[in-house]
Amino acid sequence: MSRRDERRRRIEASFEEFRRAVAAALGNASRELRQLVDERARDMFEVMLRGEGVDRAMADPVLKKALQAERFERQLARTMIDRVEAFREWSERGPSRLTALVNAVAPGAASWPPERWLGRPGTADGSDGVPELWRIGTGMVLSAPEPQTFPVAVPLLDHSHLHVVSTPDSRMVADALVENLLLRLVSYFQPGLVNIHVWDVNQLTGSLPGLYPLTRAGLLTVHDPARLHELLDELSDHIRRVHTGVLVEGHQSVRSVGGRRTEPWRVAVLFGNRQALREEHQQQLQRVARNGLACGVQLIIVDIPVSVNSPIETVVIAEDQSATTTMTGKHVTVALDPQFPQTQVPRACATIAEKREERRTRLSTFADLLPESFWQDSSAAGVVAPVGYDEGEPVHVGLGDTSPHALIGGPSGSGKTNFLYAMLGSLAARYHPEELELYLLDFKEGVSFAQFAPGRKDPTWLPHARLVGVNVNTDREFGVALLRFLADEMRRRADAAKQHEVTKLEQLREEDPDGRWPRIVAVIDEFQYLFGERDQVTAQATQLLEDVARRGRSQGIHLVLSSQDVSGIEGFWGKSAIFEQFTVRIALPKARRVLAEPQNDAAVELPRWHAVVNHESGVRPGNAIARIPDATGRGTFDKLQAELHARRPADLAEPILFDGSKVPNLQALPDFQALRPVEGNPTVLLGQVIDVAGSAAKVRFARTPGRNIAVIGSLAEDAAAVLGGATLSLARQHEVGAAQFSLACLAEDAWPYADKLCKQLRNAGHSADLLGLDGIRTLLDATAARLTASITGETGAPLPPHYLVVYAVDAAHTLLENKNPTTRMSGVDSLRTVLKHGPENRTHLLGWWRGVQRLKNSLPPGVYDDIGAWLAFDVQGKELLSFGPEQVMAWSPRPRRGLFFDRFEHSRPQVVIPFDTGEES
Ligand SMILES: Nc1ncnc2c1ncn2[C@@H]1O[C@H](COP(=O)(O)OP(=O)(O)OP(=O)(O)O)[C@@H](O)[C@H]1O
Repeated sequence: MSRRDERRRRIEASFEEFRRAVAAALGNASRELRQLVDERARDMFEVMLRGEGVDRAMADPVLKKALQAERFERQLARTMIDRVEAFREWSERGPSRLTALVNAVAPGAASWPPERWLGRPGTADGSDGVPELWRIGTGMVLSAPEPQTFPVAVPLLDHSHLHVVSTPDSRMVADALVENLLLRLVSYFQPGLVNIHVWDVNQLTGSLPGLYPLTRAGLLTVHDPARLHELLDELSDHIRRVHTGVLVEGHQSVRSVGGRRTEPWRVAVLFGNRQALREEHQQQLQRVARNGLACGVQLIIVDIPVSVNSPIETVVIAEDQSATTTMTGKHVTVALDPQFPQTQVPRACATIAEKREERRTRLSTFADLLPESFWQDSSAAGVVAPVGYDEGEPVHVGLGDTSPHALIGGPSGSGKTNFLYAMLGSLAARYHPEELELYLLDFKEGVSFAQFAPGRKDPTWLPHARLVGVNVNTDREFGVALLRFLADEMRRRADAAKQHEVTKLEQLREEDPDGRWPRIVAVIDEFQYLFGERDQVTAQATQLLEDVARRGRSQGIHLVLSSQDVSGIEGFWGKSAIFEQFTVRIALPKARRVLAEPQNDAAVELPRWHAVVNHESGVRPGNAIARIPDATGRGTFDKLQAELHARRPADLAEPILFDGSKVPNLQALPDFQALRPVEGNPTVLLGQVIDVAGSAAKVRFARTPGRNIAVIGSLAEDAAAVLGGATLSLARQHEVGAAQFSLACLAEDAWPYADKLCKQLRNAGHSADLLGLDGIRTLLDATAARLTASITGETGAPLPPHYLVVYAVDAAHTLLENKNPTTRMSGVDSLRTVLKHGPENRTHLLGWWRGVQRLKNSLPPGVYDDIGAWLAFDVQGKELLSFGPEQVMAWSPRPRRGLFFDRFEHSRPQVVIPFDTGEES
């Protein structure tokens, strides 16, 4: 073999080797590649399954072959298991939970199938709440391993607007959806509480034909396609009115105004054609959407592109009529409920319309103002009650933190008293006496508030009444007493609130749930009397009224003032600080100046038995006109009072009755009954002061100089009532025989009184003498001598209590002026000695003088200190200046009333009513 051949062979062999090596390498690579491709295909398949959703993938024709391929089996199985796992929680509980939820928040017509309610008008008035959801169809999660159904419902009234988007093919379904929803709404509530407005860009009539019978009763209004702005204006006006009207109460929306709904919802349905609205309409619509929900305005917008900045639920209906909603999300396919049976819909609407008409035309009575069950409402945030009706719908009056006080006006006979009865009855039926207390003061001549207190003919009384004042027109002080009581109560509440670190009654009640913090409504009928004169009473009343009007609101103290007299209100106008607080204005027919005149003259045209109820200080947009039912006739308020009286808590005390025409009976007076024999200083009761508690005017007979009592006036009857009351009250504080009563009557006309008193004392076992003119000198001289002996220490033992009760002291003056020839002392000297030194020695004189000058004659010239307490009747104030502070100047005498001043106790004098000292009747 040549070397060449040899070389060539070796080369060829090397190449062969190389080829083998390359072939081997290539073979490996392609095997790996195949494996890689396989793996990648399986991964890709799994990604597709999981990405698209196993349910969709299985329905996808492109994937059909792959799904059957053996090599993808594992991926398919794994994905299926994972899906079941992922849906387990939902499958087991989701649909049933949703069903339960809808059942709970969407009762009755809100979600039940139509056969259970369609055709029967609703009765709900909002007091039991408003359904949170309203059913539209059935939902299903198609991607779930075992699809189950559940109800789908959308939020509406007060919660959310609704936007429906359809295609030309599915518009019919959208119409059916809207009709069904509207039927649910109008059938759920009592007719009149939901008013529907329809606007359709395309047609004047035609949309929602089944609902047309509602138009008869004004429950459905169809708007002109060319006049969308009118509808939007109407809604905007309404929103404004509700804002200033209902919402001033401090509530965030009409829905939160406690209890039943007073404002109907307005549901505006706008049908479009998928084109945008004109810019100005769009903007107006956005405003209505933004502010409407809180004011009861609900929008249902169909096929109008909108973007609104407020809660809105969207339902999109696809070509195939399946729907999705924003509430349930894109994975839930909604089969909308079929349209309700078209034969029944118009009939159901006709029934609702009839019912509504029936309500509207029914002549509502006092009984209709009352709730189904009494005393259910809480007064924490305020009190509100219907007082009358506007077209069958109740009109309410509310008193709360933001509408604190009410002013009622109307000429005589216009029905103010009747209005007050309607209002008080309606309130008293709703609030428990623990929630509401009434203080009722009537300055009218006559006794229109006497009904509230127990009387002889009718022993029942209004459980809420804590104080009833009648016949007070001459006792204006009683108005001041009431205002002072309210001011004190206001301060007590403010202090309690401060302790709990809160400012308002509502918060105080939260902080102190066991405390008793009722709202107080104080009614003053014909309040102008209170400001009738330019005197001390008016000044005090003004100051107190201002105080209570300004600060009472947050402490739950509300004033209701009524007046027939323009001048009363005129006087008030000047005091804007007071007047501004009276934001609630009630004007009866022909009332002047109660409303914000001249712009608001609604009271001029008002028919009989109607009232303008205005919570906005009387400005025109706040007017609500109400027909007021008869509340004073037989079987109205009296019947309610009897029922409430029967339910009153067992421990509730009767109201205090202040009747200016009645003479208070001494024996019946709690202050008198409470008197017992005492060791120390006795208390003298002189009469009843004009205060809320009906307490007695008292003088304490301490053993200090000046503790004598003078009664000044010309009438024996007045004087005798005071001396009688005083003496009998003293007698009650001494054990029998422990005190001496020396009565002297020096004027004939007083004799029967003195005689009667003497007998009363003796009957009670006391030792009492009655002398005439002939015995007075001896009595005074002897008493003076005894006192002198005691002062000079001639007699050791202290003197026993001795009371000299002298009628017409001045009648003895001439007689007393005679001097004793031996001692050169006169009877007047003895009298002065008794007055001067008696009290320290438990000897007190209670005397009646028939004039101021006559009293002065009995005293040392210019020194009147020995009369420390006095009660004057028919004496002009200026005459009394030497005996009291300058306020006595304001006193002008009036029958059966005395002015009382105790130098030791008082800074200003008090008006006192003398007692009837006879047996308790
Ligand atoms: N809404 C009403 N329905 C039927 N009768 C009414 C109504 N309101 C008042 N009346 C009757 O009209 C009369 C006068 O009413 P009321 O006493 O309430 O008026 P007033 O304004 O208080 O008058 P005054 O100030 O003179 O007492 C009463 O006999 C009353 O029964």
